[in-house]
Amino acid sequence: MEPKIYMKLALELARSAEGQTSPNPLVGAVCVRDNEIIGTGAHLKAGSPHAEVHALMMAGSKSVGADLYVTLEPCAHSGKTPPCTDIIISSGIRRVFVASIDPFPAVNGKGIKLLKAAGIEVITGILQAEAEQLNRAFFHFIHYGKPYVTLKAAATLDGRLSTRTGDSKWITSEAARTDVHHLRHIHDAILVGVQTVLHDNPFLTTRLPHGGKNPKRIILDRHLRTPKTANVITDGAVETIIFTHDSDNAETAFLDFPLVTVESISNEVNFLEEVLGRLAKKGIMTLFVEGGSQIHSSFIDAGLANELYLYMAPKLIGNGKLLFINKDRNFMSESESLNFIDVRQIGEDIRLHARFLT
Ligand SMILES: Nc1c(/N=C/[C@@H](O)[C@H](O)[C@H](O)COP(=O)(O)O)[nH]c(=O)[nH]c1=O
Repeated sequence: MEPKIYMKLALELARSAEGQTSPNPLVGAVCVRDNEIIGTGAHLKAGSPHAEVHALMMAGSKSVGADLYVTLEPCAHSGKTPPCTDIIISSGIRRVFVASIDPFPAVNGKGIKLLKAAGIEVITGILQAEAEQLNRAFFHFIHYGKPYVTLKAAATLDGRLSTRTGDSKWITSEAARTDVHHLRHIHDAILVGVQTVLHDNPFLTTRLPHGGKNPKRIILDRHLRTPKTANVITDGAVETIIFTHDSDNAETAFLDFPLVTVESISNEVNFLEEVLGRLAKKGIMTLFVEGGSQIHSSFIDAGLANELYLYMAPKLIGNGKLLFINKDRNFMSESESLNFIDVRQIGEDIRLHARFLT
């Protein structure tokens, strides 16, 4: 069969571990000999064996003279696991098909060079666009040293987040909200502004029928107004980090809550840039920004938003709180235009998924 078929399977295997591998990329591998699939594998968790190792272990001695399809260039460095290039070479693989090149400095073409030097034929670029789309967050994280930021908002058809009285529970239906919880599950961290904490007292946890990972909770709270009684403080479900300008009280404000840390950021620096830099240093590769509208606007304004999920309910509220309010200026520059990635109906609502052209 043609290489694309096997690479498509490798991409599906890679995608199956979404939300588990951070800060590593999603990688899938398929070993094929005489058109028979003799091994498959996916990288499941940072520090665990890479996809190629799983596939070659399954293939065993049949790997001699076989082909290996891998969605990302095999690693050439000893990270938490030995270099995949060594394992591939010693397994007697004849040809390696690669979808995307790894931008990670220690790899970036080195893996391919080593395989070729060992006499292995390497064919690159098979389903490259799909592979790069799958690991867009990883490539962004490596390239810019910042988390990949996805905004999520829910509104009525007339762009209202809530009614005049501020009631927003619930604008979208149960099916849409469950879809949101899947997005929480695959993100490393979730961020809201203190206004959302004060108004909705959210848990920001992942509550799916079959469980799911809780993203770390990030609260932007310049004047440290988060109440000690807030769910994100008291529920002990997952770590909560509060970023504030209030350096006087940062150290002591939540001493009684071991899962809560407060980090102060001086007024002078660009608050959001600094928050993203610190989150990257904590290994947070993907950030899910649930709002509210001022927070969304500040990310868009700063050109720091990479994607947007907008859930729209078939309702009209009339006067009420608007989406993306940006009192300072209009979003007119190029950086605020987007490309739709996917538009679909979910229950009674629609979900618009778009990428910012920053
Ligand atoms: N009002 C709505 C939302 N509202 C989103 C935020 O305002 C809520 O505070 C947050 O989702 C609550 O988080 P929780 O406590 O973990 O459930 N989000 C949605 O998708 N649809 C809505 O209709």
